[in-house]
Amino acid sequence: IPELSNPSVCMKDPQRVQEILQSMVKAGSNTVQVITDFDMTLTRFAYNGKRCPTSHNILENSNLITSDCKEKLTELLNIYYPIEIDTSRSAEEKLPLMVEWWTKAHELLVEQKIRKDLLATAVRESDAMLREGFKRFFDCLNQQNIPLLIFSAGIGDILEEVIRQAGIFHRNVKVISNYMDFDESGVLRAFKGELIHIYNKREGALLNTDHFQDLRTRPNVVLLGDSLGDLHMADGVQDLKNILKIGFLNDKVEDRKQAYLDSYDIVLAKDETLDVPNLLKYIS
Ligand SMILES: Nc1ccn([C@@H]2O[C@H](COP(=O)(O)O)[C@@H](O)[C@H]2O)c(=O)n1
Repeated sequence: IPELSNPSVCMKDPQRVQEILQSMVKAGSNTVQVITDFDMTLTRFAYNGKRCPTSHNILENSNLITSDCKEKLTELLNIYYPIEIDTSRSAEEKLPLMVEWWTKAHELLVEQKIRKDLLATAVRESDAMLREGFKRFFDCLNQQNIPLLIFSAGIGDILEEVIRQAGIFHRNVKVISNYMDFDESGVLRAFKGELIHIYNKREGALLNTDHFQDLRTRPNVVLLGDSLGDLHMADGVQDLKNILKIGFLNDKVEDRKQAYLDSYDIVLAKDETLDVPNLLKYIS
């Protein structure tokens, strides 16, 4: 698999990766499901040296938000993002702080009385960027009828719009995320259901047992993520046989490399493409 020789690829146990892939190829594409994170996994982390927006940022940077609110949201980002990627703090320590970030940001967004019918324009006018090779990735999975679950702590309405506008919201795609709740006149009044943040994807997975029950004949999983919390996205998979975990290491590479190598089978350091996930084409 030539993609595994890319300079961005790091593996603690290449032999194990080979074995997992061989086992999946042997079992065939009808035994495979893909579970992926969205922000900074399907979307780019940076372009021309500038950070690309997350689904939250797409909304936060849009003209649907007042400048005063933008300022407050940026303050939150400056406080909490360094905590999110801080290797000196444990997940247990970070968890309540992440809940605090998401909760405060969602409260601010709700105060903005955002209109549902303006979301598509906000996405169209944004700097949202999917990773290079995204079309091949989505189209290949669709052609092979491989289910693709996008499991995101971002904003579902926004990320759906990103993939709809990119022409890749195929029928094999399902999304679990934070969805906005609009009142009868189409104005944002709350966020629906249980909050999903980067450290409770296990709980989110276990709440969606029906999805994983429907896919119980697909015990081979390819998981794509960019945080250690994403490793729990497959916790609801039934009768799991093989899992190939591919992790994008976008930021603080040297500080976090060892932890990622210990957790993900393939680590992609500062790789803005989906070239390696596109190795799925070999599982036909
Ligand atoms: N107010 C917020 C809260 C979170 N983020 C970022 O979103 C990412 C979560 O989405 P996934 O698709 O990766 O699950 C997370 O990494 C946060 O940095 C944000 O931008 N604004």
